[in-house]
Amino acid sequence: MAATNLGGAGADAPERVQAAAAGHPLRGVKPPAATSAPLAPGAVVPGATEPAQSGPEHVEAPVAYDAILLAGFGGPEGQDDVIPFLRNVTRGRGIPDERLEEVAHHYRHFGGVSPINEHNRELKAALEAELAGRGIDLPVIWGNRNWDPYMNDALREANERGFTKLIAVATSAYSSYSSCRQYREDFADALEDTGLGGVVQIDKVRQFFDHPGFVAPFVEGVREAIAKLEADHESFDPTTDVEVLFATHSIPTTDAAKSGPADRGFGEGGAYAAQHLAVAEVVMREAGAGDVPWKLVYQSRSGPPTQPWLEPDVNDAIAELPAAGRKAVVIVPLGFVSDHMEVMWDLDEEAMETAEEHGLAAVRVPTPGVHPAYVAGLVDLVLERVHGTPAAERPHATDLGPWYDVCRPGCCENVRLGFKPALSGIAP
Ligand SMILES: CC1=C(CCC(=O)O)c2cc3nc(cc4[nH]c(cc5[nH]c(cc1n2)c(C)c5CCC(=O)O)c(CCC(=O)O)c4C)C(CCC(=O)O)=C3C
Ligand SMILES: [Fe+2]
Repeated sequence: MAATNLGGAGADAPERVQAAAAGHPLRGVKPPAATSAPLAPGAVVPGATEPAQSGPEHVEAPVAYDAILLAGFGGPEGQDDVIPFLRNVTRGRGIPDERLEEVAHHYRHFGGVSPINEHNRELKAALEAELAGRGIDLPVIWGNRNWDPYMNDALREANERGFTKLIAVATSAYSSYSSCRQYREDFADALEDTGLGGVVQIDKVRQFFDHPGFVAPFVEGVREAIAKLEADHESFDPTTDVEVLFATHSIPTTDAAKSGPADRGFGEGGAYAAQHLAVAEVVMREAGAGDVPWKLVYQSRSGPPTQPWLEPDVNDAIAELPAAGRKAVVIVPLGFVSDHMEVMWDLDEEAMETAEEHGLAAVRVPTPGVHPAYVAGLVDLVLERVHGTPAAERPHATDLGPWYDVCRPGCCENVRLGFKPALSGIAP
């Protein structure tokens, strides 16, 4: 993959862009017309200051937010959308055309439609229902990184409705460039594109990999999957016959090593792998499956073969199971929040086929989707920011959390692209 850097700041050009808790127009007051010129790399969003720090655990001071910004990935909704969508996703990243064609084929197989936008419509409706049920007056505005409705449109909508303080919930639970920093960069880009820097503040809830609301659906899924295998195959002993594979998106090993705060050592896979391992262990324990063998595996790698990505691949891991005496596999899409294309194709088509080829019974566990615990958990994540809940009172299922409200310096660097302006973090 070419180390292209289209319009981004170089790795040696640290920037500081952070929407502030102070200095924004009050709710209901029409914000000034957008006037700011495009930001130069390294520029500071007008009106930005360092984030407030209310404690050693990096918990932010309370903010009376106007609205929730639901930040999605976006996906195509017809055959004509597929290539433009893929170009959006890979813009500036040097993904070769053959790879785009390969991925286009996955979408074409399903009529050019990814279910991800429909999932986010459902999630938005579920969040609205949960908020209404709790008597909380916080509108939800939805914007995607790569497809309509785009982030820019969401920010324009926020501005038109007089909202100046947004708390973002991205549909991505772990720390890494692709799952955290890239959303934060896209918020900064969208403020620049719309000229709303200094007018609209965007903060982001902490990475929620170990929030009980995100973990609970996987616990339920693993428990049910093992029960199903036991019911279908009476002779099965799950402690020897079944292996649970926790699957997440592979990322370049250089990105993985830089995931999480630069000053916290997480080993080779960085915070990204450490978070998945910690959550998987909790899921197994809470599912009452502490004695069942399990592994963390990766899927959906791209990039040139010469570039190392996290391994093992889910298909390679499945292929090795019969030699270890396993008769069945449970696949847990631990890295994903909904059953989108990466799940539908890479797991439900490819991994399931691999399992069948190797004579293994296989069950794929559902993603959180709109599970009530997950939806309630997302609302709780917003409320802990509204209230400035102390870290000690914040729910977290692993020893790694609760994660930071504002990303630490150097967090989730993409070494190929360098640091670009990003919100909700301390630069670079
Ligand atoms: C960590 C991670 C998540 C999980 C966090 C999160 O959920 O955000 C995620 C999610 C997703 N990834 C998705 C789709 C794609 N990802 C791509 C490319 C890449 N993903 C990467 C990482 C991740 N990706 C990386 C390191 C690349 C290489 C290129 C680069 O450096 O940017 C490509 C380009 C072609 C290719 O290279 O495969 C596509 C089409 C969809 C939408 C599915 C749908 O449409 O239903 C979703 C939810
Ligand atoms: Fe991806």
